[in-house]
Amino acid sequence: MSDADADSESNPYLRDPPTEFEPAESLDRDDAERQASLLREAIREHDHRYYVQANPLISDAAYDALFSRLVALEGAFDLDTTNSPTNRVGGEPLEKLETVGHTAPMLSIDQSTEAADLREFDERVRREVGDVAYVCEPKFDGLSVEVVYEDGQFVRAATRGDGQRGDDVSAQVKTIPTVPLSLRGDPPGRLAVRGEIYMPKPAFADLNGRRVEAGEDPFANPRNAAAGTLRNLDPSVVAERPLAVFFYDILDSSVTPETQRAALDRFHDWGLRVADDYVEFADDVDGAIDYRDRMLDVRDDLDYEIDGTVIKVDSRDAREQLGEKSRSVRWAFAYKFPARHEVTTVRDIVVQVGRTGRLTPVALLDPVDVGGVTVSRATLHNPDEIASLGVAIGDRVRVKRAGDVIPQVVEVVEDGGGTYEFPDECPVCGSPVDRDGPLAFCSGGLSCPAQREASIGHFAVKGAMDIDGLGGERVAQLVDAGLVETVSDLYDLTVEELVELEGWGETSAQNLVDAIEETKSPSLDSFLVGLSIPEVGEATARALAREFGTIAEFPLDEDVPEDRFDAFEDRLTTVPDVGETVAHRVRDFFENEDNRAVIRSLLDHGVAPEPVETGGDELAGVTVVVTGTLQVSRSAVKELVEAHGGNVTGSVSGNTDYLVVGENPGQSKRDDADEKGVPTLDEEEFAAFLADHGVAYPPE
Ligand SMILES: NC(=O)c1ccc[n+]([C@@H]2O[C@H](COP(=O)([O-])OP(=O)(O)OC[C@H]3O[C@@H](n4cnc5c(N)ncnc54)[C@H](O)[C@@H]3O)[C@@H](O)[C@H]2O)c1
Ligand SMILES: [Zn+2]
Repeated sequence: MSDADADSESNPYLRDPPTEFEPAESLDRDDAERQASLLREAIREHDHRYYVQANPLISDAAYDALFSRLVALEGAFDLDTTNSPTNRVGGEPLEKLETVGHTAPMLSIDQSTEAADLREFDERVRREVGDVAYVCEPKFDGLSVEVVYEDGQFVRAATRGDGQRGDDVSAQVKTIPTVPLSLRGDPPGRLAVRGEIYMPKPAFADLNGRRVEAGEDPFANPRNAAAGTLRNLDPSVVAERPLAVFFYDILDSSVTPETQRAALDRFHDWGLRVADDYVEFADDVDGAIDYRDRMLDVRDDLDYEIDGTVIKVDSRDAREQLGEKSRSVRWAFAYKFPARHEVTTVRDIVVQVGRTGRLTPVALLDPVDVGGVTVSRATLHNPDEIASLGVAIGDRVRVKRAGDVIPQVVEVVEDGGGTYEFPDECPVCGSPVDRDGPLAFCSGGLSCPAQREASIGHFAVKGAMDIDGLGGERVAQLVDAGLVETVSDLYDLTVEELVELEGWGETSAQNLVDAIEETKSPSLDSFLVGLSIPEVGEATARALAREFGTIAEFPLDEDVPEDRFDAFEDRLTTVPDVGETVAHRVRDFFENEDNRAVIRSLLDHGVAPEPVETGGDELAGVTVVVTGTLQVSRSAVKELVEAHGGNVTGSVSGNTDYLVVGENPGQSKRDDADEKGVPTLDEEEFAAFLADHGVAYPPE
């Protein structure tokens, strides 16, 4: 955030950029060059945030406006575009994953929300190649990937990256059920296809719900969620999050069908998923315009996000004649939907208290229709976001709704003259507010009724203790009645107490008491999830459980010496994917005696988390890196090695002992190993090495 913050004053296109501009022709050449240069700098920064960090600073519509402006300036003044973002595909490969070259460039598509621009595209096409027909497809709002098959077998998958080279995400993509590992029918010997990986809307809503519960930032939209998931280095995390794919183009093939329609038909035969119901054929541009208007109507009924339509020349010959530019193809046009933005007034700003005490400001709005849905509240995320938006009660703001996401305030359009001060006391319990970076927390812990209620509700959810029949309303009722103050009080609930409450009978009371009783042997990770430790969701809880093995390994005593916490925090930082911030938050949680008392009380009530098998330490001090495909998945190798005290890391460094080389290995890791003198093992040698240490491979 710091770069953009530092520059936002000097570069007007980073934050709150204008969406409208005076005509390019009214500038003189010097001004045009200056503006173009600022635009390029800003667009590079936005690209980086969007493609690499998956954390954009401005809305897509605002970005599109900047991009169009730059194209217009470069055209009107015939500027040198050699290094301009208008000349290249946006992303760049990430450093953490292996980089691979594409079989054919993965280019972008020119786009507009205006029918007139599509007509202009159509005129150019017909001028160059004569009359053509179009295939009209939904424009899936996901992440573009190349998937390569050889003799019908999955070989690899890569992200688009900079269009020439992307990240090798084979291990991740292989976990996606709709990506076939073997093709059906008679596929060509060599086939590289392009498709879009996305997260279905219901899965997205679910994932975000759990993230908010866990005190994590929700993903802004399904696209970011899919992107964030795919770049997760641990394929088992990817496998847990439901992703899906649609295929839509051949990038390279030993046999190429003559039309786009024929290609999609063949995809069918080969078992490659196509969005059949919504792919249409249009004889001319009017048909394509009509198609987009109809898709706009069905957009909200689909279970995936689309942000427009892609209109493609059907004939392969015509496509080849039309060719491509450096950034985009000349045979397709993205005719997009208008943005889902509306302007309304902020009536009030309220602060909600989450179960970890996190305070989330919410803007209450004059109700406004945004893309067919009435919006009356929008999240402001955290105090820093309020400050950077500069929003206050009475302001006119632009509100964005992206699919099923919680609506967001994107920018202040008109200042209402007011100011807003984030409260320094919790609005529910009055405890002082703690600040941690951009976030704010109520310091009241379990003395705060809002936190109490939320944390008890969370204890009961699936993924945590999974207590049947204990939903939000019942929790509120139990807390209100004074029956439970902390989660351990649940284990004292009696049928007699419950039947006294409104709406309860013998049976429902007995069922709840039984359901609670049944949760007394949770797995250690479910138990940890249930405790509402900040930053600890399911994946982190699993990692902690693996590292610590039993609950007794955590600092739980009434008096814990300071250096015990220091050692605890150090140990936390050795857990895979636990960084310093998370380690610190977890330490804070355990440092609070109220929290330790609750855990001790749970154990006293007979809750006995099941220890996790940690294996021996036969591989203590051994660090390996894997490249290519082994006969077992990479996550299984990682689990095996770590269970015996070793480490598996993602890149070759001075600390690496061996590079294990499977099939189709990446070049960059082997180069790194060469350079650093790290010995390599093939799979057989790796198995022998493990056997020497008394570890069986492959694991059962
Ligand atoms: N908010 C920001 O800061 C920011 C920054 C950079 C980019 N962006 C957004 O990203 C867009 C540019 O991204 P882009 O270069 O990926 O282009 P794009 O998303 O506008 O269009 C091309 C993409 O469409 C996808 N696609 C979906 N369905 C398709 C189909 N049926 N056929 C062919 N392609 C299909 C492909 O992934 C392809 O890469 C911008 O328009 C902007 O909205 C936003
Ligand atoms: Zn509070």
